[in-house]
Amino acid sequence: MNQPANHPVIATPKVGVLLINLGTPDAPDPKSVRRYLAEFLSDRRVVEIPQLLWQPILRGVILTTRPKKSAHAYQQVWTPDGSPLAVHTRATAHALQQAMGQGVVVDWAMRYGNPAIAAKLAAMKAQGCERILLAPLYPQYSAATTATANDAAFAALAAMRWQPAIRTLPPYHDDPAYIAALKASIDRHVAALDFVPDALLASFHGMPERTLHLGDPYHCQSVKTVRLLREALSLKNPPLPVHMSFQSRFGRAKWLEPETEATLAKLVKEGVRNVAVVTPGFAADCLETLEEIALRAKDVFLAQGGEKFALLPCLNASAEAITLYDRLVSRELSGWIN
Ligand SMILES: C=CC1=C(C)c2cc3[nH]c(cc4nc(cc5[nH]c(cc1n2)c(C)c5CCC(=O)O)C(CCC(=O)O)=C4C)c(C)c3C=C
Ligand SMILES: [Fe+2]
Ligand SMILES: [Fe+2]
Repeated sequence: MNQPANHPVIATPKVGVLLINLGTPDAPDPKSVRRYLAEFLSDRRVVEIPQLLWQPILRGVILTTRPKKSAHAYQQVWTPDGSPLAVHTRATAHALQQAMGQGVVVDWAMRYGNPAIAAKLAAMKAQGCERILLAPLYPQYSAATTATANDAAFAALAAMRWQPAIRTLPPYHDDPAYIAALKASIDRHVAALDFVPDALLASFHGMPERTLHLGDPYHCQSVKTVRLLREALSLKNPPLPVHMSFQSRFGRAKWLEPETEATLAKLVKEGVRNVAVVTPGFAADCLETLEEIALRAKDVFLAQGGEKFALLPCLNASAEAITLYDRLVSRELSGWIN
């Protein structure tokens, strides 16, 4: 740093970057899954039904039946190092730390379960981070994901006498660096398949349709991501048709459409035999991609008469992902780091 001779040398405050993902159970057993679901589904940002009505349904029905079923699903994707969502998010934080160097402290946390946001913010503060960038790893903004992650961080800050300065990462659904990372990752993984897909399906986590009418930008941002991705992939000759759908329906309300499994069945009817599915809204592979898509949606596609099915990996901790996050994070740290 260039300082005039008569100017006191002021040490640059340490800067922290906290990558935040959704959260996952500590273990793939019904008790751990119940604890996780109780926290997740009690979040008013996730289930927007008055708590007086919702809690009896949650405690009386959902938490007595779903944990066993979900634990079985988690067991099918669990790795020796833990839940895929945690494994990939941790690897992403480590790789980003390597890429950004020691001038920045990079760590990771989960909105539900462990490692908790409050504990990680306290640890960063204890390490001397006076400035922290909260980076919820959701390309498309939703109140149920981005906002609640930031809420949890601000709730933790509310208990601190001496707070660090805070910035938050905006959604990056239409950022050219995100679209370029998706395109590079898709090209790489499609080239490695043992078949040529007739179509690509971009499947996003669903949301109650009501949230769209209430002004949540998630649907529109997802649609824009697909449009930009389609344009980026259209340079291929012949271009790969890109379709879009929403998965992971929950509860009885109307959710965003078209639904993923129904879309796969429709694609078969329209003559698609070989399909590749991407999940651009998920930063990391998890239950929703590895079990719901790679196992269950695949079965639906094959049962309908489809022949070849592949789920392409999420960006995870790939080189494309780290280039992307380095770019996004460095931009938000402007003025905080040199
Ligand atoms: C009302 C219920 C739910 C809303 C709204 C919702 C939104 C939403 N979720 C993600 C990302 C993930 N969800 C995951 C799991 C998951 N989601 C719900 C319900 C809602 N999600 C449940 C009940 C579960 C748990 C699994 C199950 O029992 O089916 C995950 C994976 C977690 C893991 O451990 O691997 C992710 C990631 C987004 C992006 C989103 C809104 C945009
Ligand atoms: Fe979800
Ligand atoms: Fe699911």
